[in-house]
Amino acid sequence: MNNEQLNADHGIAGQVEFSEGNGGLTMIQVSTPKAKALISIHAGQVLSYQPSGEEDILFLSSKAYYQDGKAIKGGAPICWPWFGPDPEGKGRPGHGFVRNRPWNVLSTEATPDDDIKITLGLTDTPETREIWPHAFELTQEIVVGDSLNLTLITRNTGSELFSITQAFHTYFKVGDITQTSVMGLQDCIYIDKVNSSAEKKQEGVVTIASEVDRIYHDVSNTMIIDDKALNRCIQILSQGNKTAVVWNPWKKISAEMADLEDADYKRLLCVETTNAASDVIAIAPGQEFRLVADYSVMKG
Ligand SMILES: O=P(O)(O)OC[C@H]1O[C@H](O)[C@H](O)[C@@H](O)[C@@H]1O
Repeated sequence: MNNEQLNADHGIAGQVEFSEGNGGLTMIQVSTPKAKALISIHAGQVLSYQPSGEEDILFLSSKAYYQDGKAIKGGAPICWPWFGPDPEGKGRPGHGFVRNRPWNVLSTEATPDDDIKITLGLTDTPETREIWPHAFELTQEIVVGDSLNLTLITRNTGSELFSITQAFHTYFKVGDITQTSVMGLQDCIYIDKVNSSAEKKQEGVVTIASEVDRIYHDVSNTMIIDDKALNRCIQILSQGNKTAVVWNPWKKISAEMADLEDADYKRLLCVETTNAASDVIAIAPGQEFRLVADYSVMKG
């Protein structure tokens, strides 16, 4: 569908506009008195969320790819129906197949609270069934207001049970990674992917001084990114997850990744609301599962 048609069907004057963005991809610009946001229909991905008077909370790489078949580096990518490498080792893409294809615009609305709600979706096709042989409806509700509220709803529309892992693989913008910490994971056991997946216990807050790639178990529903350089805290509230991932590529991987600047490791931190590792979600025919992440700024 072209942008003119999308604006006719789903545009909201002064608040929701569809236009051509990087790589010719359709972007949704959302503007409310409380915040602005930019959402890519490709990958169904929020790329920017800027509360009024604040800097963006999301990191978006200046070297990100904007093309069919590729993931966009930054914002809030959706990993689904698996998180991490192909769980069956069949060579299918890491983090699943919905972060590199166009989604459908299902609806847009101004809510009674003066927020903007955008609903995007994907359903199975012959092509997705070649990759993953299940019938599904995947819906993402994006509410832009005083917080950025994301809900990912997986419905099993087939006749057999299926299992998923998934993530809001969100890239947060930080002022200086060496002055940033994550609170809320104290005492959690984590899988340390940069140390042969050894299981360790988190002592105190998480700080970053080298490559970090961890899956935390049995997390609470509140995490806080304390960013001293930007003098702000980002609060992450979640529902539906027992795990969370913290990732920073540090120097070497940042330099090796073609879609990151060498120094980007200083400016980004992924704190991901996940169903990962043993946090596998089984969904029976006709049933649905909701994963929710809510991001807001608290001034430091
Ligand atoms: O570069 P991407 O495919 O987006 O993945 C970036 C990172 O995502 C997650 O956080 C994983 O835990 C990491 O192992 C992975 O390297």
